Amino acid sequence: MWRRTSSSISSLICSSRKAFFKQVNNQPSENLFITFVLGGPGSGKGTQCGKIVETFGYSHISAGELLRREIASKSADGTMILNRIKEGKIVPSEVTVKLILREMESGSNSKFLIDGFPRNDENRRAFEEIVGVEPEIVLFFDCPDEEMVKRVLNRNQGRVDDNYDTVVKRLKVFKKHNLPVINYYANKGKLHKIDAVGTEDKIFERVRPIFASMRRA
Ligand SMILES: Nc1ncnc2c1ncn2[C@@H]1O[C@H](COP(=O)(O)OP(=O)(O)O)[C@@H](O)[C@H]1O
Ligand SMILES: O=c1ccn([C@@H]2O[C@H](COP(=O)(O)OP(=O)(O)O)[C@@H](O)[C@H]2O)c(=O)[nH]1
Ligand SMILES: [Mg+2]
Repeated sequence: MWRRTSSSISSLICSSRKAFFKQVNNQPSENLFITFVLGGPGSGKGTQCGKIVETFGYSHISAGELLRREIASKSADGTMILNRIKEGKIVPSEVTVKLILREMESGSNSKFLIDGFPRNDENRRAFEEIVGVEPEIVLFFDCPDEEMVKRVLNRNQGRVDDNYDTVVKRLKVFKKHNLPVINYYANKGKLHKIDAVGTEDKIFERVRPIFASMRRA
């Protein structure tokens, strides 16, 4: 899979990496400060990102939101993305990384919260190869399945994947593909596992010290 997609990723690198490596928003790429925000569907990633943005001045990039925007814009990849999302499957790395890169380059911030990405090991490797940096912090919102299902089914945002059948598939994909990425960062000493059960404010009190103690966070 990685071999097959690597040629399209290479062309992406050629077109954007040079410029990106030199500067992101007029900052050398070593000044980038990236946090990945991971957790199962409905674990509260988006909600906590909102609070981190308010308190610590990050730019929030939700990979799922970028993909949904791409569907809404009726782009060439839109139908493929929609079908993947309906099935709870992971969209190919070159599509998602391209959208994330574009979003990173569009603003003036160098501190990014990347929410819901990387979803699998191939996503992780593609990001590292193209952007050329690793995250400083990886958050993992740890939430029991029943609680995640309940939250997703009550979310009420009109999402095509917020139904029982799709959420069961998403939980399987999360365990099979995303947990290994989480373990990868745990082994690198970058993972902060957060108990995601409790009120939103209570959970943020668990998140806050992680950023408060970081020099550049
Ligand atoms: N701590 C919490 N307790 C109960 N419900 C929550 C909590 N945090 C978020 N929610 C709700 O659960 C749903 C999923 O949250 P969201 O932030 O979208 O999760 P994710 O981005 O991980 O899928 C939303 O409707 C949100 O309002
Ligand atoms: O990097 C990503 C992020 C999301 N998705 C797709 O988009 C869906 C919704 O993702 P999102 O992060 O918005 O869902 P959440 O976990 O917040 O409920 C996922 O199930 C995947 O199908 C993907 O393929 N790659
Ligand atoms: Mg979300």
